[in-house]
Amino acid sequence: MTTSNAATPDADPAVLEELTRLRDSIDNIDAAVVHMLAERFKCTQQVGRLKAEHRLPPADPGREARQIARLRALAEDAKLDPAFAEKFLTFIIAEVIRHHESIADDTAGGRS
Ligand SMILES: O=C(O)C(=O)C[C@]1(C(=O)O)C=C[C@@H](O)C=C1
Repeated sequence: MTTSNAATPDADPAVLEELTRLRDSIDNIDAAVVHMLAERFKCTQQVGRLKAEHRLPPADPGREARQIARLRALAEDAKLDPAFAEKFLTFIIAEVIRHHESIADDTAGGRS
């Protein structure tokens, strides 16, 4: 699929071509991010079930601290704002913990 330039009809055609090329790359990257996040959530759902079955707490703050330190270092190497990388990971982990809690509730409900 090629991105349209409906909002910029009067721009130089060469500029529009460059904009389209960049937007096509952005669309590919966004698709990759969605697929990678879907794979990550498949893993964390398994972790959530394992934790619930063995009555382990949904959150592990020590693990999170290590992940954040690692991601911040990777971001710096990649010239990405480390504060943004931390915010992004924290946002994802908060959602994972919500899923873990819900799995734990469902699992506890099924126990005699
Ligand atoms: O590694 C775990 O224990 C997880 O539950 C996964 C995960 C994560 O999404 O990376 C989520 C919650 C924990 O606090 C730490 C990490």
